Amino acid sequence: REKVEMTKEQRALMKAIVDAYNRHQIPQDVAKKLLQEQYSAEENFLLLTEMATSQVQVLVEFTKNIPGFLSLDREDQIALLKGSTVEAMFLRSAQVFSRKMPNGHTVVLEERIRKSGIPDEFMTPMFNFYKSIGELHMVQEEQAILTAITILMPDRPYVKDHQAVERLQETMLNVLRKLCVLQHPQEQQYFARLLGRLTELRTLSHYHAEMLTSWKMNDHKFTPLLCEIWDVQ
Ligand SMILES: Cc1cccc(C)c1Nc1c(-c2c(F)cccc2F)nc2cccc(C)n12
Repeated sequence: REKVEMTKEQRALMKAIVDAYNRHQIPQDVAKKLLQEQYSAEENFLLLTEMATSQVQVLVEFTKNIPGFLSLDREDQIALLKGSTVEAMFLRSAQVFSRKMPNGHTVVLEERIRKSGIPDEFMTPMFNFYKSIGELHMVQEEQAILTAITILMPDRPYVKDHQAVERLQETMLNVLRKLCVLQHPQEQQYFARLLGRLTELRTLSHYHAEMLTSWKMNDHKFTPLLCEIWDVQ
């Protein structure tokens, strides 16, 4: 098989994305709070709302640092952010969940999330997704580029300049394809498996929309940022 090499540009692009991905980390104090004290379901939910809000802020900052994103049409930038936030959040929290925390912590965080009044029919698919991401053992470069690919999805609702987004996403896909061959030489289909996760993300985002509605019905409060990004009244 021919030797797979990254071009200078591809290495520079990858570095820019990984730096942005690592630069904007979720404040650990919120996650820590969730791990420490004993909380009621109500307080747990408030903490998760705080965590979700900071995750959205972190994602907006990361997105702005994706090379080429800010030169897209302004309204398309908004359409991409609104359309991809839930999926990018699932990816990031799956990675935080399976990598960042020592094992004991993950169990405690899982406990807290299960006890925050979130419907079971949402819990199961969410934790299955976390597990399936964990099993991939992605390197951080793969995580960062896969998140960028999720954000640069040309077929999000209300995107006008399809082509411009497609060109950016294609550049990322080419980098990810080479990266997978270099990082997982034994697994021929590793790249395909990664992209398969993006399909699972779409299903999760439908669950998430239903969950938002049911929380709204039970009069749960959200922050202004979450209301804006997900058009919650
Ligand atoms: C921070 C967190 C971690 C794990 C599970 C959950 C339910 C949350 N919290 C929320 C999520 C969310 C997310 F932040 C990441 C992944 C999947 C998600 F459902 N979305 C929302 C939207 C409104 C309010 C909250 C509390 N919320």
